[in-house]
Amino acid sequence: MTPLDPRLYLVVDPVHGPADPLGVVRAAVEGGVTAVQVRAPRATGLALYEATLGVLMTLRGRGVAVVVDDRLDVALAADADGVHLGRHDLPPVAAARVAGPDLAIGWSVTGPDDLEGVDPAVVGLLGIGPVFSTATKPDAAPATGLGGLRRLAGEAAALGVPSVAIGGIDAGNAADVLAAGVDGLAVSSAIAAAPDPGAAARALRAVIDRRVTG
Ligand SMILES: Cc1ncc(COP(=O)(O)OP(=O)(O)O)c(N)n1
Ligand SMILES: Cc1ncsc1CCOP(=O)(O)O
Ligand SMILES: [Mg+2]
Repeated sequence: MTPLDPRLYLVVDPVHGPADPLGVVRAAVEGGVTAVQVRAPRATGLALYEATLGVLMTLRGRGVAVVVDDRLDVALAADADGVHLGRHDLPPVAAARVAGPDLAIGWSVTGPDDLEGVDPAVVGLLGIGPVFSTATKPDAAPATGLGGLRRLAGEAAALGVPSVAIGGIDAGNAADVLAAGVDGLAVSSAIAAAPDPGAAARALRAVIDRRVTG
């Protein structure tokens, strides 16, 4: 299993997203993306499985973890590195019972209720958001804004679980989002729908690295 480095986490829909999804994934990783989530909410299980295999093959040997959104069965069948779960999916404890300790488990946080009962021994990453409104997830909860993100990131840190912010993040707001106290940025359209996904990833990564190096 490749460990999940949360600094710049690309969320991509290889089934109904960009015309050349594997090209986007390759360019984004060359630009500095550190983890990739395969999220295809309208896809069949078969399409999601095949898309995940494609992303895993594309990234083999590059040290970039591949996570499947929602579907534990697909993550396990494809031998992915992780699964990302939300309140409509299997609860993390149930998923861990099936998956064992090696699969990274992510959990969505839209407000303080979603942090109740989070077990740091089970959940390895919290996805907090949406921070801003986004067309990528029409059924998303109301945006947290930067103030809400700051409070939730503080609670995540107190639990000892790393967190990423998600929803409407781009290179223009990335510094403010990071300043709220998250460990990384989860980004979809600002990379996957950019005319040059590699350049978009590089611009985001520059903001992230500037924070790390001061
Ligand atoms: C990193 C990350 N954070 C949050 C989400 C949202 O997950 P969820 O609430 O289950 O919604 P869907 O993505 O399944 O529509 C995510 N996918 N990734
Ligand atoms: C999957 C998800 N969960 C909360 S917001 C969101 C969509 C993020 O996409 P974008 O980066 O295009 O706003
Ligand atoms: Mg989900």
